[in-house]
Amino acid sequence: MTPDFTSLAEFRSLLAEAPGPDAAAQQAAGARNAQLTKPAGSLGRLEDLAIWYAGWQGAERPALNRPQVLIFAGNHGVTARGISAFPPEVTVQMVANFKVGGAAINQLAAVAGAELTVHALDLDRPTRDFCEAPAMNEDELLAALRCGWDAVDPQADLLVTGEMGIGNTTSAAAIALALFGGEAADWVGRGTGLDDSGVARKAAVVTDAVALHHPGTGLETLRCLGGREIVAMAGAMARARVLGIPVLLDGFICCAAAACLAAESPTALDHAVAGHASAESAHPALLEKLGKPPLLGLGLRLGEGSGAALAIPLIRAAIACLSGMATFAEAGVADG
Ligand SMILES: O=C(O)c1ccc[n+]([C@@H]2O[C@H](COP(=O)([O-])O)[C@@H](O)[C@H]2O)c1
Ligand SMILES: Cc1cc2nc[nH]c2cc1C
Repeated sequence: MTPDFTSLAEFRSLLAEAPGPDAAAQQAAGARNAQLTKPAGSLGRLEDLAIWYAGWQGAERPALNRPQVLIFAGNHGVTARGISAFPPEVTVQMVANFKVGGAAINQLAAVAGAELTVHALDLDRPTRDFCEAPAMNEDELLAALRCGWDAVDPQADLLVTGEMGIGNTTSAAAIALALFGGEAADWVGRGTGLDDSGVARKAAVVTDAVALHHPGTGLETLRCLGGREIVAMAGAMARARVLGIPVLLDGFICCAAAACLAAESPTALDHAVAGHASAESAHPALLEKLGKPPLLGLGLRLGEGSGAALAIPLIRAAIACLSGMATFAEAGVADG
């Protein structure tokens, strides 16, 4: 079991003191990879992925048996400002859909052989409109961090955190602007499908929000500008970091949550790889800031953990090659 936290200070120190990957296992996996029956480097990024995974699992020949997908849902007071193409009721309606297996992520998690659970956070109590006040108080921030933290299965061997929250691309854009600067327009996109005038309104909202708050830390950024589902994703990714469970990052909102952890500790995302680049216009720039090149680029802009879930089979394939291929010596193949 990982130790619990009851304060933001404890959360911060757990994150800062989280152990890194097993260097010996990573080195052994690298050495094994160099002897496998293929020209050196010919499996491209699959080789790096398998070696990265071997380090976190602590095994020269790792296995992926128990991927977990977590979906967090939250509602946002800022939706009153007309920043989404869909009404906020869709959040609770989609939670019902997730629970009966009718959403895209239900199909994608099943294809990937992943366990999926859905966690709705106080949907009848949206966060405050962050153009007027911080989205959450400290107790609310802690509660949402705990929800994410507690949702992680300590036996999982790969984690995807997904989200559902009408209005949350506005929150994610405000987080990105607060953390990385630039103009609101650099971070604002169409979300669920805003037209040009909607995007301009959304940019003005993001500008106002960031002018009101001066967060200074990753956790304070989450409190002022986040949503509960974004905070819960951060809590789950932090728990995975402490437990040494590798993470696949999803789209723009997931990466905004991850960016807040990176702002707290420079090693907070060492266990994370970007599953995909979303079609939300600022996602590639956010991935660049995180230093995380995406595995897939399929034009998805759904959220729900969908792009990351699609990358689970890629990780499986990388691991299968490292752990299952014969070496030149074993196969009696002449090396170069
Ligand atoms: O993951 C992404 O990059 C992504 C991009 C655009 C939209 N979404 C999803 O759409 C919702 C947010 O869009 P919006 O327009 O209501 O801010 C939320 O439920 C997200 O899961 C997700
Ligand atoms: C229908 C719908 C499904 C979603 N899944 C994630 N975000 C979403 C937004 C909408 C509008």
